[in-house]
Amino acid sequence: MLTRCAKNADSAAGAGFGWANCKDLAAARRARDRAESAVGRADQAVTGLGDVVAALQRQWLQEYNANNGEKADEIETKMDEIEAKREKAKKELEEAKKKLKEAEQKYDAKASVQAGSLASKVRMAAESSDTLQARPGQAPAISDVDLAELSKLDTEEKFCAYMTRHLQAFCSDGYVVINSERLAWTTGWKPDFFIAHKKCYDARKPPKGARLGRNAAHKFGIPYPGLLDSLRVCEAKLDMKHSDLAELWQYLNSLPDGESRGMLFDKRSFILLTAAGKCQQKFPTRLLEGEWRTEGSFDAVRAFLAVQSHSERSLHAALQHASVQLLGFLGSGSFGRVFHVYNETRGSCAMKLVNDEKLARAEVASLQQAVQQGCPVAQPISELEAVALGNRHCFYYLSTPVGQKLSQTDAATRLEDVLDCLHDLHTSGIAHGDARLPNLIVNADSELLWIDCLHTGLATCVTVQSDIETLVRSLGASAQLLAQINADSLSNQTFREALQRDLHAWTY
Ligand SMILES: Nc1ncnc2c1ncn2[C@@H]1O[C@H](COP(=O)(O)OP(=O)(O)OP(=O)(O)O)[C@@H](O)[C@H]1O
Repeated sequence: MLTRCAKNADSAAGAGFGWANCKDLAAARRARDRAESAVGRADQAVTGLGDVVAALQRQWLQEYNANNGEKADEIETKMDEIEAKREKAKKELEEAKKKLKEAEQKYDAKASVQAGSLASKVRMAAESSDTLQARPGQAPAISDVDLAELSKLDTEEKFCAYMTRHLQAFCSDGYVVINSERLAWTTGWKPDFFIAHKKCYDARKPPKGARLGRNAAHKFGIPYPGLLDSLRVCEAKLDMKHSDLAELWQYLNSLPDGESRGMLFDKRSFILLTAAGKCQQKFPTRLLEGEWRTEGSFDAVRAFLAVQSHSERSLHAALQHASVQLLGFLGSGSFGRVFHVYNETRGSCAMKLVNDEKLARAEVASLQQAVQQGCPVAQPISELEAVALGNRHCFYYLSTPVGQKLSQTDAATRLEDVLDCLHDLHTSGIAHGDARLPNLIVNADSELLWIDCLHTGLATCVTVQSDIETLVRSLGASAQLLAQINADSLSNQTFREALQRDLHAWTY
C-alpha cells in the first residue's frame, strides 16, 4: 500500500495516476491510424473503378444497340482493362484490411497492458479499498429475477438499456440517469451514463436506433461544461475486466478540481470509486467492490450516488434559502454559475451563485446603480445573500429577466440595437468593462440587456473605446475595422455602416 505522502508526490508529478507517456503505445496508435487511412484509400479506389466500369457498361450497351460493333469492342477492351485494375484494387483492399486488423490488435494489446497497470496503481493507491459485506435482511441492489434476465443479455447496448431503470432507482429525488454513450461530451469522452440533477443537463434526442428499454423513459444528453463537477459517471461493461477500472479512473481524473465519483459495473458486480484533488492530478480515495445480489447493496450504491459535491451543496442551500425552485442552468463564467429559478412571489428569475463575496457585492452595486440610471441591464431583485455551508459561505443574488442568448448572426441582423444598447450605457456615464456578446441577453419584449456587470466603471475615452472594441471583436468584425475604432465610433453613422458591411461580408 502506498503511503499518502508517496501518493501525493506521485500524483503531483502528474504521472502516477494517468496514462504513462508510452512511446510504444503512441507508435502503435500511429501505425493503426496509417493502416486505417490505407483502407480508406483502397476502398475509394475500388469504388471509383467500379463507377468507371458501370459507366463503360452503359456506353457499351448504347453502342451495341446502335449497331456500332467496332466502338462496342473498343469499349469492351477498355472495360476488361479497368475490371482487371479493379480486381487488383480489391486484393489490395483485402490486404489493407488484414493489416488494419493486425495493427488494431497490436494497439489494443498495448493499450490493455497500460490500462491494466494503471488499474493496478489505482487499486493499490486507494486510501481505503473494501469489499461490500452483506447485511442480512436488507435489499440487494438487483433481485435474483432481474439478475437472471440480465444474464441473458448479449450486447452492451441491451445491457445498458436494461440497467437504466435500476440505475434510476439508485438516484436521489430530483436526479436522473442520462445515457451519453453515443453522444460525445464537450470534453470528447463518451461514458455510458452520468447522473445529474434533472434540470441541469443538456438534453438531446435519442440517437438513431438507440435502444430505449422497456419503458422508453430513457434520457439522452451530455453534461453542461460548467457543471462537470456536479455529476457522477457510470460505465457499463458486459463482462468487466481488471483493466476497465482505468477507463473509469480516466474520467474521474479529468473532472474539475474536488471530489468526483463514479461507478463501473457489469452483469454481476460493481465498483464504486471516489477520487479527490486537482483535475488531472487526482488520487483515488475510496474503492468499494460489491455484487448486485449482496444484501444491503441497494442502500450502499444509493448512498454512494447521493453524496453531493460542494457545488451541488451550495446550489441546494441557496435554493432553499431563497425559497425558489430550480428550472434550469443558464450558464457559467470565471466568477459564478447562473441558474434559472422560480417562485410564486418573484416569478421567473436568474440566480447567480458565487464564492467571492467582494466581487459579488461589487457586481450587485454596479447593477443597482445602472438600473437607477435607466440603463439597459438585468435588474437585481435581491440583495447579495450569504448562505452558510459548513464553515464556509456561498453567496447568491437574484436578477430579472431570464433572457435568451444572442447569436452572432442575430446580433449582426439587429446590429443597430446592439450598438445602441452599449451606447445607452456610455451616455449614462457607465462603461461595461466586458462588453462581449455572451454578456447581452434578449428579454421577452425583444429588448437587449447587459449582464455580467462585474467590471463596470466610469465611462471615459479609454473605457468607452475598449468597450466598443470588445463588442465589435465579439461580433466577428475584421482587424481592419477594429483598427478604425475610437471612443466616438458609436455616434458615427459612417462607422456603423462600415461595420454592417464588414459583418455582412463575414456572415454571408
Ligand atoms: N439573466 C440571465 N438570463 C439568461 N442567461 C443568463 C442570465 N444571467 C447570466 N446568464 C448566462 O450565464 C452565463 C454566465 O453569467 P455571467 O456572465 O454573469 O457569469 P460570470 O462568471 O460573471 O462570467 P464571466 O467569466 O464572463 O465574468 C452568461 O454567459 C449567460 O449565458
